[in-house]
Amino acid sequence: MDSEALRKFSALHPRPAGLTLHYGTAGFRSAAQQLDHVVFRMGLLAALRSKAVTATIGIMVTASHNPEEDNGVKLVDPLGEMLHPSWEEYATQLANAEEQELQKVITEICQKAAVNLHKDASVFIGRDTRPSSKKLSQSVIDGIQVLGGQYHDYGLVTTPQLHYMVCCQNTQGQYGKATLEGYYEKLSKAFMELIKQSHCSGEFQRHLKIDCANGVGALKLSEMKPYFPQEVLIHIYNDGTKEKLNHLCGADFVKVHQKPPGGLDMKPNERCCSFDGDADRIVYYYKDTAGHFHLIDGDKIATLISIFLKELLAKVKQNFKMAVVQTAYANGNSTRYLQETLKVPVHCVKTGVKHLHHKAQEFDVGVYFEANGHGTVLFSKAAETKIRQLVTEEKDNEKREAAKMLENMIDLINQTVGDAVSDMLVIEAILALKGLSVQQWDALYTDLPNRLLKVQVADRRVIDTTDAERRALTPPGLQEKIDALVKKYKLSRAFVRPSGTEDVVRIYAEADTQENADALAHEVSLAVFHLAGGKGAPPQPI
Ligand SMILES: CC(=O)N[C@H]1[C@@H](OP(=O)(O)O)O[C@H](CO)[C@@H](O)[C@@H]1O
Ligand SMILES: [Mg+2]
Repeated sequence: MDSEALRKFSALHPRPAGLTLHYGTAGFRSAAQQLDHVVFRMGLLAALRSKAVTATIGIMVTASHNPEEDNGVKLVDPLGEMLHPSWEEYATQLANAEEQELQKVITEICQKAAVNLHKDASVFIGRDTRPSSKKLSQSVIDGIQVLGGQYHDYGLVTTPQLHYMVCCQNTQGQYGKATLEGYYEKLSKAFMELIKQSHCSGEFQRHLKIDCANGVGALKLSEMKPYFPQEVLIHIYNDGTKEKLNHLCGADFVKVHQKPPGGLDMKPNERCCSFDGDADRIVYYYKDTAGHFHLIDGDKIATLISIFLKELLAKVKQNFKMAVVQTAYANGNSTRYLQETLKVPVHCVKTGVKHLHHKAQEFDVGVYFEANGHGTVLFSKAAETKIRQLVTEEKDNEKREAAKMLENMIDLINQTVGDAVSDMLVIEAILALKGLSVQQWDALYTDLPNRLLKVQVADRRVIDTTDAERRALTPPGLQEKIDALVKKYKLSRAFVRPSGTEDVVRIYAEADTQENADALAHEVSLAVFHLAGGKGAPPQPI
């Protein structure tokens, strides 16, 4: 380690006194001006991780759906997965180390994680469109170079595109070509092959309005447009030329407020969708002829994909094990529909993509989605190999055609992480193949009315949870209080958990009517405020 270079460069990226940050659900998130030292040090950590696993590591500068003034950084592991949990602690230690202790902390990490500093390091970098992202990614480069690492800066890319690049690189191109063209070509080819099998294709044009949250998704979708077939007409809104990132638009806004984004004019029954700021989430929606807004969230996306895959899996007759993975935020009626009507096993895990991804890896076909629209499908290596073999060798027409559709699904879906662009194409293909309208899709089941709230407390870590975050262990008395409140309503459920990305406690409630869901959520938020050290004024009724 070049101690002199480390000293010199860390002085250029000083840590504000007294600032402590944690590597949370989605890496570090904070006000952009607090992050320069963090991203520099994450450049160091990415180089260390690369040396430790002898593979290319990704590093993405983004704060996703959070306000434009915020920013964040997260690391991507060799196959495009989230950073291994054992390294999150190193990330936190490195980010919070005093400047003069930096070298010591690095040495400690090297010892604990058996890192050989003499090895090469290779890091891929990406960033979103936030004004602060460019400078922060320069600081990432400083960190990588101090430890003698090589880097490739992809500049503006969606988060899932960076995950894809890392996976391509580390599989020596087996997953695809590690370029933007490679990504566009792979997805568009699979998409066109899929809709070729649709009877409707060519007969009508498919219109889709997309709210890009004024983020990087707009740029990348525009780049991809020439690769789309003529039948697919995508119309991009909130492309970042006029308004602020994520402001009154984007997938998170639409999901949380359960209303359409600004900047997109919706005619009755038009199919629309929203990406979030870094294009790793998507939700669909439409307005009916009476003017009512209908949200089609991650749960309903998972349901549509599961129906489609289950039918194909039945046709190929391979006894593949399929399951859906959700979190506690999944709408109760989605879980019921999947288990009782579709008869697919459902598993509930803790919030955060890494937990869903990890669980989904246990199955031949693991569909995972967060209610907020982040999700994908994972195919086991064995299932993928078998499917590709059936495509070339199977004599039975129906079986071979089904295998071919599955093969195209494997290529269309970004298996490294949830990807708004890829998910959108998967959904459009399924709707075309099944001849489903957005209303028919929506009508699969009716969401239970629900409400998501947040409360500020002095220290959100006083809330400890269990049972995939569905029950609170501490502070004492809180869970008993929630249980009593839930009993007052029909079809009700509520839980609270500390957010991993914001300094808040989140409250979720659902019940038979919107009024009851709102009332329950409010009562639970008061309980949190009083029992978990609420800050400021008590929460007001909705
Ligand atoms: C209720 C909710 O939507 N929580 C989100 C949010 O996490 P929190 O830990 O709840 O802040 O951001 C995560 C990262 O994007 C995402 O994985 C998760 O689903
Ligand atoms: Mg995001």
